[in-house]
Amino acid sequence: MSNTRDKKEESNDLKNNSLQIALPTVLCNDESTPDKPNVSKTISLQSSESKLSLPSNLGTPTSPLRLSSPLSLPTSPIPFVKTSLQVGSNKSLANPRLSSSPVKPTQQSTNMNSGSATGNPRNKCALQPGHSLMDWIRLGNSGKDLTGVGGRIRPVHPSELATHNKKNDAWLAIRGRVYNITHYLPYHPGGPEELMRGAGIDATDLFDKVHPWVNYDSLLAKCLVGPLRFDRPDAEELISTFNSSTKSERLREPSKAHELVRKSMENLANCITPVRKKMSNKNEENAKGSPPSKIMQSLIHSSELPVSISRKAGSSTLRTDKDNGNTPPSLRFDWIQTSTKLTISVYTGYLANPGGCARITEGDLIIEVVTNGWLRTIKLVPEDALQEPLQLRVFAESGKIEVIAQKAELKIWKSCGDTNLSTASKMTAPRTLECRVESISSVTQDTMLLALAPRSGTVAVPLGHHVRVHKTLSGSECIRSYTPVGDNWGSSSDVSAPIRLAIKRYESGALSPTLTSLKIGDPITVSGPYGNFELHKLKTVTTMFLIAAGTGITPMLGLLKFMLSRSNPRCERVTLLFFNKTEDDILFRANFEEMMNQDDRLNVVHILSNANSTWVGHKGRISKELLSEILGEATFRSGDECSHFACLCGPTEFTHAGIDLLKNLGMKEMYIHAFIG
Ligand code: HEM
Repeated sequence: MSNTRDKKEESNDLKNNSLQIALPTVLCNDESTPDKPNVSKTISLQSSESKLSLPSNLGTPTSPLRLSSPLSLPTSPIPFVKTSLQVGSNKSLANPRLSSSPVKPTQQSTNMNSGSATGNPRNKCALQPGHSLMDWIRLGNSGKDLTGVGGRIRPVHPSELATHNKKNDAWLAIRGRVYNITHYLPYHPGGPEELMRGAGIDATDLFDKVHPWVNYDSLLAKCLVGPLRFDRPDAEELISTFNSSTKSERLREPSKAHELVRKSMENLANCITPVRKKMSNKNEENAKGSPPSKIMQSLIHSSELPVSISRKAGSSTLRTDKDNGNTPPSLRFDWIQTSTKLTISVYTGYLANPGGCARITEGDLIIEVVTNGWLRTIKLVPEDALQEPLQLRVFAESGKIEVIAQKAELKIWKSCGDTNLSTASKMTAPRTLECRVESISSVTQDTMLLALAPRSGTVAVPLGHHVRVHKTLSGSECIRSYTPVGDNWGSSSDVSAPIRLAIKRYESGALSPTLTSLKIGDPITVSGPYGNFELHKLKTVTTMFLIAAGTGITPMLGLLKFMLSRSNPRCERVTLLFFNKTEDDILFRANFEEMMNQDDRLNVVHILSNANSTWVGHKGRISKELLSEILGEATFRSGDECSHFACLCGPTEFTHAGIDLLKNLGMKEMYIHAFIG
């Protein structure tokens, strides 16, 4: 593929200079092996209303679900929960608050006699009239603020969580997310008293012991306050809130703090990997199953609430330490459904930085996943018809890809259908995708945001990678590289198109005048992904320096969001140094300001080379003085280099100068990534 970069365009001092590297063309014969079907086991849970039959192992999609009764409810069968659910005899529930959770002794003893899950975990409570599940859904859709904090998502310290432990002000945390449960209390089928046992604490284990299958995240979606912030100082603080021992005493018992941090990390990890539930296979006499309770039936028929199906559907070979990238990394997938949607989750591994695309071809759902140059295809022949639009979401930290497809008919399927996971092969050439312009908006006076949607299906580019735009002009193909900016950058955050490119118009450029003159609906060809950015290099990074010039900002946007949202390790600081000529050239300035207001870990510093007299910020070009003043010379000499990382993108001379300066300041080359073109 020839790159006909316009020289004049090249010479402009501020542009996107991402390195363009075609992926190597190595073929691999590795055969991925979906898991063998497992034998289905069933347990029965007694409730005051009905028996609910839960097959504990559902086989794979290639061996469709065998339900003992058409009405029995398939649920999450994957072994996970540390203690299995044993009706009426779970000794671990004898202590209503788990030992790892901080408790007030007085509360503890009161709760032990509450006639709760302690004695009979299936002890359901009569709800007051007007407090059915449907009423709760209605309340959620009423527009009422159920978060109690204005609906703005924000991190919550465990110490703050602990203060919300009263009936008129109750929060709880499950898998790293904090919910305001105050309004849900009268709607809780297990009764408000039971639910209050989780108030003010990380209630993950408690919740999982009673009813791991309950879709709390859907039920409490409108009550989300924010992520649970759990770092070591907080753990100390929390312990001192609940533990009367002095600090020196606690220091003699380091295991408590460690245990608390470890538990929280575990819960956070569960948040980004599928929740696997182990069901006991006791009570096998109920193997024939019985209809689900009314509550569960309404959950099934409510189109927005997922039915609890999360199961291992297939997996491929595991990578060993010796692999050096020459064998494909592991991949597995599972699925979950509501009556209107089917979601396939593909797990590529922590920081695997996947990209991919999904489409429906001749009724089959085709998902292509790319990790580190390896391509795998999952083909799903669905049990019933699926239709577009498809949604594809990538969770960069966990390496999970979620493909959401619409069901043609509103119903619950017994299985997702037959799936086939292809052999992994090295990508021999980037993919070409026919797109059309879905929306156009302006970012600055000369930069447009072009949202491109594939003609069919949907696509996701790995973080820090870019695409090329191809256009035939006067009989010859013209190609330019752009890094997609991702969601919520620029003013038109309502755009659903997956590829969003910030394109700066250079009047004398070969392609940019054409691209910035495109109209909605115009066709455009895109290829990719390209790039050599390795996300796993950020494994231990907690401090990030992003140094960009002009449109060189585009690869930084995704990294910035990734750093601020990652949970393990939690990011401490992101400093973005953004070089431009004039104030008018600053891209996404309003977005940066808004983000800085919301998150004090982010510092964006603008430096102008051609500032007007009213500019009070930094002026000049990249220099040692400027970098050491803003980044702090001592930063790189602290001895924990592997927690620091720098990325640079801009004109070639700018980037090279930046690398030299960072090295001069003591930063090691291995902790610097340059997007060089
Ligand atoms: C963490 C503290 C919690 C405790 C101790 C607790 C306890 C209980 C108990 C004892 C039951 C009755 C047993 C049964 O028949 O299922 C129950 C049912 C239920 N709870 Fe909770 N619960 C807690 C949190 C939650 C949360 C956060 C939600 C979701 C928002 C929730 C939703 C439900 C639902 C939907 C049922 C009915 C389940 C079914 O029909 O099988 N609970 N809970």
